[in-house]
Amino acid sequence: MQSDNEFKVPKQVLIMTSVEAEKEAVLRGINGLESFDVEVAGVGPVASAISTTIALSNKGYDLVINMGIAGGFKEIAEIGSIVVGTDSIAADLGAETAEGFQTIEELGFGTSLAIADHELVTKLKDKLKDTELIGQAAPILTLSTVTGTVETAQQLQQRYPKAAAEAMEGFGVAMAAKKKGIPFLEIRSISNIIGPRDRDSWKIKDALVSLEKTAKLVTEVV
Ligand SMILES: O=C(O)c1cccc(C(=O)CC[C@H]2O[C@@H](n3cnc4c(=O)[nH]cnc43)[C@H](O)[C@@H]2O)c1
Repeated sequence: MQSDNEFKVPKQVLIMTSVEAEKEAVLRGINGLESFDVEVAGVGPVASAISTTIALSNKGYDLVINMGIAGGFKEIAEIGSIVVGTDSIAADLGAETAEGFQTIEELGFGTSLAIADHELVTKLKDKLKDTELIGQAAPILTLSTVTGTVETAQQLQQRYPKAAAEAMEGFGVAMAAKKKGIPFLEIRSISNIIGPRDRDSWKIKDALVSLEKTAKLVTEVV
């Protein structure tokens, strides 16, 4: 007798990365699984939203994932660790005022919050516990500008105390997925600590190794 699993149709999954090196790491992790497509979206929320929208108009998918490297908040997300996004937040979508930053919600023009598929977040977080990888589930900020000072990092932490990481694409990918009614997930591997810009200190290779290992785990949980 055959079990239910043998008849299970695999989910079609679209993974968007921002650059080619991230795509290559993810491809190594998924190891040729045909139900996964991996595409380069480009850097930033606009490029990622456009690229994801085009990819979703060309083929049907059950799940969209944004994967790549990211900055981690000091003492919250260490280099080489993994952050599974509970939410992707457009942290610079709003208005600067004399009283401080006003979110797009406070301005009454929309939302800066994209909620991830929480069942998958939990499954992946639990799966990470069985590995040598350090992982956590937390909100991930999406910014068009990489934070480059202690002051900006502290301001972001004050506004989003639960956030663990910042990157540049998650919210854009999420908005494209939402428009199509497809579940979304953002997964980030930490390459640098958010703060004063020192590009030479970014541990990109380490982060890409963690990203590859996490991509393999993704194939086991979706
Ligand atoms: O130079 C390389 O070999 C290389 C390999 C992989 C990725 C890169 C990138 O520069 C990716 C840019 C991408 O990374 C995200 N990111 C990483 N750290 C931060 C940060 O501190 N703040 C915001 N974003 C960050 C971001 O999503 C970029 O799109 C290079």
